Amino acid sequence: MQKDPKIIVALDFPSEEPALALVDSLNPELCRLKVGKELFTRSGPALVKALQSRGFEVFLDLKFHDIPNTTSAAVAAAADLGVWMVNVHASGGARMMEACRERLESFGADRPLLIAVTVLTSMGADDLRGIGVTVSPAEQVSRLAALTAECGLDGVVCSAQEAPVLKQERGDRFTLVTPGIRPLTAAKGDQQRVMTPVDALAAGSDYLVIGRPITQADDPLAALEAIHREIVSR
Ligand SMILES: O=c1ccn([C@@H]2O[C@H](COP(=O)(O)O)[C@@H](O)[C@H]2O)c(=O)[nH]1
Repeated sequence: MQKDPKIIVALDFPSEEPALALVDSLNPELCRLKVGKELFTRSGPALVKALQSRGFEVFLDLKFHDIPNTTSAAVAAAADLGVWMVNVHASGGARMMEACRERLESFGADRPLLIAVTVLTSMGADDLRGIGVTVSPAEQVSRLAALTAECGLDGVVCSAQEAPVLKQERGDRFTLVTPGIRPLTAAKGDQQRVMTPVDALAAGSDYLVIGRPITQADDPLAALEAIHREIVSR
């Protein structure tokens, strides 16, 4: 198996059947899988287990955002599921993030990576102003990444556009997980802060979260392989 596949395919499906039909055409050597709110709410832990039994590592993308007691219990439940990565919202604050990190310590080396969402890649400056944040998305991402690092988490979800600055500010060991990845010909859809796969890796992204450009392609495996070829030959 490729040691550390860079592509994480976002399984945004309404039920287990189409998700597993797609997954059965994919190759765990080329990608990990992300289970988000829609699919987990429909199909739950059994679906995560089904993906793991097929050889895939799973990023449980439930973006927990709650009081410290509730959120830390939720990340522990994710760790019990054996997922590779789990996340919370950095805007839940330092006490919440610290509680999550501390709660995962008991899982030792088997604990999932714990990362924090900074500013959603669907948001631009206008959206931030709408929620009372008057700095640019890049500034807000840097601010929340600094807080995340202080709390001892493994990294953040951000857009690849912020990756060069974050690598400079936080160093190589701070993991950057970047959705909003769009091959040149792909539709942006609801994403605002986007970058191509090759440019994102060059900018410093550690993992590329890619949903619709693969899952909605006529031939998802061909789409995944094409992106994989592009990034390994860069
Ligand atoms: O800031 C964020 C955080 C999470 N996501 C998730 O990533 C995928 C992206 O899917 P695409 O189809 O490639 O747009 C999706 O599951 C989001 O929930 C994000 O886009 N931005």
